[in-house]
Amino acid sequence: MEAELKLDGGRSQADLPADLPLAGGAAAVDQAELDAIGLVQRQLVEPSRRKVVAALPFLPECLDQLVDGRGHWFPPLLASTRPDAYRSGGGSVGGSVAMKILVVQGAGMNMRGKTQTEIFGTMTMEQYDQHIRQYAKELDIEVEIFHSNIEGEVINRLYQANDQGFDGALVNPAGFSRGYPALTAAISQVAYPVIEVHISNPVRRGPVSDTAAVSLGIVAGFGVLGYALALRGLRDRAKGG
Ligand SMILES: O=C1C[C@@](O)(C(=O)O)C[C@@H](O)[C@@H]1O
Repeated sequence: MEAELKLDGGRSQADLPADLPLAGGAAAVDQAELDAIGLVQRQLVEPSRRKVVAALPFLPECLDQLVDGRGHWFPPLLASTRPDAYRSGGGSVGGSVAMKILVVQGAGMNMRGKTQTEIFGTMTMEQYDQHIRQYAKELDIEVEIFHSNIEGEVINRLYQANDQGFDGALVNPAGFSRGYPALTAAISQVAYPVIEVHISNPVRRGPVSDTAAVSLGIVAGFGVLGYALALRGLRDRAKGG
């Protein structure tokens, strides 16, 4: 076999070169040589089949994390909804600087999980924030989470983030959704993109959000996952995706 395999002493697994034939293709494989180092005959890899993934012990660990016990495939973002699937990683990748995103929890978010649980569920703001930090870690995004029930404090934080060069913001305006023109103006004036996030879908209850009208986009009705979707959207948009 032409490819040079370097064995990782710790786990005795091969550090495979990028061009090793792992799936598909017609390249010849010396099975005896593969067997000698614990590899199996290459075969087509279909990600939804755990059997096949399990037969490829040299695949990166992260791939294994994306498939659950019943063989269901979890894309990385959705895997984050399962606490046991959180990656411990985070930080910058390949020396690139992580995006900096401000997350604003508006007026009354401190009451979530304590009242109106029939609409919003039992998750508290602190629990939302834990999820948001975890989502950000998975997406290699630096987040700062800010909560205030005072409009002026939120406005100041948004303008400050502008001057600090933040790359975007997620704003759950909550009680600030309507009737706060100075906050609405601030959102319309900052240089970074703002995505409005709601746990529930407020439109179902009738009210319309002033702040949504000046935001780049809205994510509503997906529960806490909405923050992950919005973070992912900002990240991919910044990458030109
Ligand atoms: O507090 C909230 C939470 C909310 O913003 C949401 O996330 O669904 C919806 C608002 O109408 C409400 O005031």
